[in-house]
Amino acid sequence: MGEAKEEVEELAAISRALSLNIGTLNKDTLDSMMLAGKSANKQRIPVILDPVGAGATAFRKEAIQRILTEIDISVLRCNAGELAAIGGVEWASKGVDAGEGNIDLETLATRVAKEYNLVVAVTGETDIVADGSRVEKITGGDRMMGSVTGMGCLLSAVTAAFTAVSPADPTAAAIEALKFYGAAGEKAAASSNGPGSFREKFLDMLYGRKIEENSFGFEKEEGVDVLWQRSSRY
Ligand SMILES: Nc1ncnc2c1ncn2[C@@H]1O[C@H](COP(=O)(O)OP(=O)(O)O)[C@@H](O)[C@H]1O
Ligand SMILES: Cc1ncsc1CCOP(=O)(O)O
Repeated sequence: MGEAKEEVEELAAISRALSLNIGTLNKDTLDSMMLAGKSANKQRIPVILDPVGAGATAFRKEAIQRILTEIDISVLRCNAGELAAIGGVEWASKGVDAGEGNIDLETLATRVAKEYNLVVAVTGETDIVADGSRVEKITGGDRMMGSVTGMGCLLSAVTAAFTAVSPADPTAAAIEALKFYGAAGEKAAASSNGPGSFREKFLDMLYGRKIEENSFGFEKEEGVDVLWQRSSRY
């Protein structure tokens, strides 16, 4: 939520996870992200990176390289086009959209995970989580999720909340976040008529949905409201 360089270090220090998102990148916000990321690393708070439009411009490519090199990232949450840009492979993508290409995403995700020592959560019709030694595929969700701008950014924030309550196991956190998010998308799509009503129903679903999987240390009755309470220190 913060981008002023005067406060981001403090904000990061009172949080339990930091989500860096380069959607509206400029030189000042990049400097602020570097400060926030380093503060989070110092406090051992997990950092989630959403490299929005990573391959779209030289500025974004350089920014992502700088962030990945200087900040310890726990989870890189991206789409296929962004992963291809980070991995330096050919991909036909324009702006923030995933685009199209012909690469083995599991192999690429594993390579990027190893190279930067982080968990890759690459999303699309099928999501892939790779941490360098293990790869998990997550299906589900609904194609409507690809029709609403900001769904990836919101997912990165939700992934940060899951990682906040499981900082020692970001792989499990990313997997559970994706399952949770996809299930919410399916439910919302079942009762919506298009992207407009889907968006509204999806937010309600995120708020009210119970976390059904119990592999993550939650009680069955706990919902996302509890997750948020646990993920904010104050
Ligand atoms: N065709 C699809 N079918 C099912 N789920 C999808 C589809 N497209 C995107 N999603 C879901 O939407 C969410 C956002 O992913 P994505 O659209 O890849 O992000 P981004 O906005 O960064 O491109 C993820 O949970 C993903 O699983
Ligand atoms: C329009 C916009 N503003 C900030 S990021 C962004 C686009 C990326 O959003 P997403 O990839 O989540 O659809």
